[in-house]
Amino acid sequence: MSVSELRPRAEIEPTAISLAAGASVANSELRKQTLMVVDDYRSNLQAMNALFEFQYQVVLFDNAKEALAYAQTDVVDLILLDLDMPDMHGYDACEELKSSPLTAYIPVIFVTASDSSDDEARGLLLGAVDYITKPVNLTILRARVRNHMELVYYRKQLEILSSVDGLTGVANRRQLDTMLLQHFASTVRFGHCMTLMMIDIDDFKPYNDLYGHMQGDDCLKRVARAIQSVRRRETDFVGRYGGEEFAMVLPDTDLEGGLVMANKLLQVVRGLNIEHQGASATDSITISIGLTVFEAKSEQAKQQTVEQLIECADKQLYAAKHKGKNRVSYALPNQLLA
Ligand SMILES: Nc1nc2c(ncn2[C@@H]2O[C@H](COP(=O)(O)OP(=O)(O)OP(=O)(O)O)[C@@H](O)[C@H]2O)c(=O)[nH]1
Repeated sequence: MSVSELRPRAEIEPTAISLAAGASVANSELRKQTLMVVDDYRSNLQAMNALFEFQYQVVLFDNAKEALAYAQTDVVDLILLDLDMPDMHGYDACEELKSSPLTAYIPVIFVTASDSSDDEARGLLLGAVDYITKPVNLTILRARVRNHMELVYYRKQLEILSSVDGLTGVANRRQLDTMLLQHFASTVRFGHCMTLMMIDIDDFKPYNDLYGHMQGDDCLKRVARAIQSVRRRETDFVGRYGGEEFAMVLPDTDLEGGLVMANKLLQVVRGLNIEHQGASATDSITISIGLTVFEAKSEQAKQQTVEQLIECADKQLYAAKHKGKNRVSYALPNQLLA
């Protein structure tokens, strides 16, 4: 029996997050936090569901294997895990959770009939955040779940804050570097291609000089939003490379597709019609783009590095500036390396 037999997920309306009575949390997440309960006794699952269903999205499993599979594929914020289950011991389930990068960070609370301190020590050493013995004091259980859910919430907020550029709202340089490396590695692994664009606002120094830094900041925000709006796929990625320079990573995108996107970017930024009397190319804000495509089609191509890719896009950005700005210039990295 899995959760769907007890309480189909579809019945649960997503609402603003509510950690617990009294906890005040901004409506920045549009879903309830998800609590997974794993226990082979149906009556225990029903009791837990009744206790938590108003605060959390509760998913119930009467066996560890199904629960582990679910945790790999969907968002789970906290797990209440029984120790003695017929298909798998709770310790083994916890170990499996901790060994997968997708589930290692999910806090686990053991809820068990065993009050042995050795068992408790073992559970905590395996990485569980808490150990609660049955019969359960419901007030204590609810309080502990609330406390851990709060920690989960704040950890996630920190993750978001540490990966977003404060001014423009797009990914910051750190996150951009991470995503670029990840996409590069998966492009190499699967022998695909990817497009990288370095995007720079034209004549931004004179813009700041003419209109002031505050308006300069506002311009950066609007351009960042416009660049984001061109993203087509979930995997397309925009980050602030530094100053008035952005980068866009388009996985599984060849030169033809990359150029379509680049021209859209030029158009959409031009379409903002941000007046710029000091611009050299037009009388409004424009961007220049250096574009390169990495094709991991041969063993030789796979020897290339992210740094070479960035260098190639950067050189093309300079070329676009040199040719008069408000345009895209492109080259494949091996054309430069040859
Ligand atoms: N307002 C604002 N300006 C910034 C920010 N980061 C960088 N800049 C400014 O962006 C300007 C970049 O100037 P340059 O690198 O000389 O480039 P440019 O004037 O755009 O010239 P081209 O790139 O050749 O078109 C500098 O004046 C920076 O101070 C920021 O966060 N806010």
